[in-house]
Amino acid sequence: MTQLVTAAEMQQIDKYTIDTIGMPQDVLIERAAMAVLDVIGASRFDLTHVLVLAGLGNNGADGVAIARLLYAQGINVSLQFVGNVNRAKDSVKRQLAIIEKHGLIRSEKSDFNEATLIVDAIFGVGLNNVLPEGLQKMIKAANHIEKPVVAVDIPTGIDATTGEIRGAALKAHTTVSFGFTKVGLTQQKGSSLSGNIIIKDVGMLIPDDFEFSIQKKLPVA
Ligand SMILES: NC(=O)C1=CN([C@@H]2O[C@H](COP(=O)(O)OP(=O)(O)OC[C@H]3O[C@@H](n4cnc5c(N)ncnc54)[C@H](OP(=O)(O)O)[C@@H]3O)[C@@H](O)[C@H]2O)[C@H](O)CC1
Ligand SMILES: [K+]
Repeated sequence: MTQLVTAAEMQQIDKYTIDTIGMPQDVLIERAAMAVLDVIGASRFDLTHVLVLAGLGNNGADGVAIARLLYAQGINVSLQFVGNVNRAKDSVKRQLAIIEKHGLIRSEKSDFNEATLIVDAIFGVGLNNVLPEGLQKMIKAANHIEKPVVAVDIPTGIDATTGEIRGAALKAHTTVSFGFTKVGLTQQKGSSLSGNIIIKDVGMLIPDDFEFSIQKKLPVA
């Protein structure tokens, strides 16, 4: 059975694992990236040209690590940031410094049409507002050409708690979600846009006295 959590509960669990248990954030990012590689490797996606779209938070940091792991396997991967990289979180900048040493250069602008698979690492549980107009337009264009998308943790644009669409949302073929099933993936549009949901353990721990607000559990597929 898989436990359902809200965005706030997932963020509390993240914080507890890092601050109290002492699990380094970069280890969680690496394990999340490896989990996505596992799923991609076990699937039948055409990996001729993988386009990784990365945001400025930890979801984006996962995306940069995913791009690095794909690149290290000799896969033709493009990494494109959505937003001003100078405003990215430190976790993203650490990953960027590592990929530069690997020789993987960020793309300024990528053509969706060239990609055979899109990895969506723009926003995850931290989405807390409607998406910027420009990103909404980009997402609608990407949905229109129906390229296969693997969503990292949550499809960008889906509210992790309510499942509502925040302006626009990237339709995923597969969603690889970390630790627990975000309840937004099972509600409203969240469930129809997430595609095949795969929950992967990345080493999150919960406090003994942690009380989940949602008692209902989902049968594991
Ligand atoms: N749970 C796990 O096991 C792991 C989770 N990880 C990954 O981390 C993300 C959550 O990362 P976080 O940095 O909290 O948030 P996001 O990356 O989803 O969002 C980035 C920041 O963007 C800002 N934001 C939110 N909404 C908007 C918006 N509509 N427009 C513009 N900007 C927005 C927000 O920053 P603020 O300063 O505004 O709060 C977000 O922080 C999780 O989903 C996982 O992928 C770990 O990396 C691995 C383990
Ligand atoms: K995402």
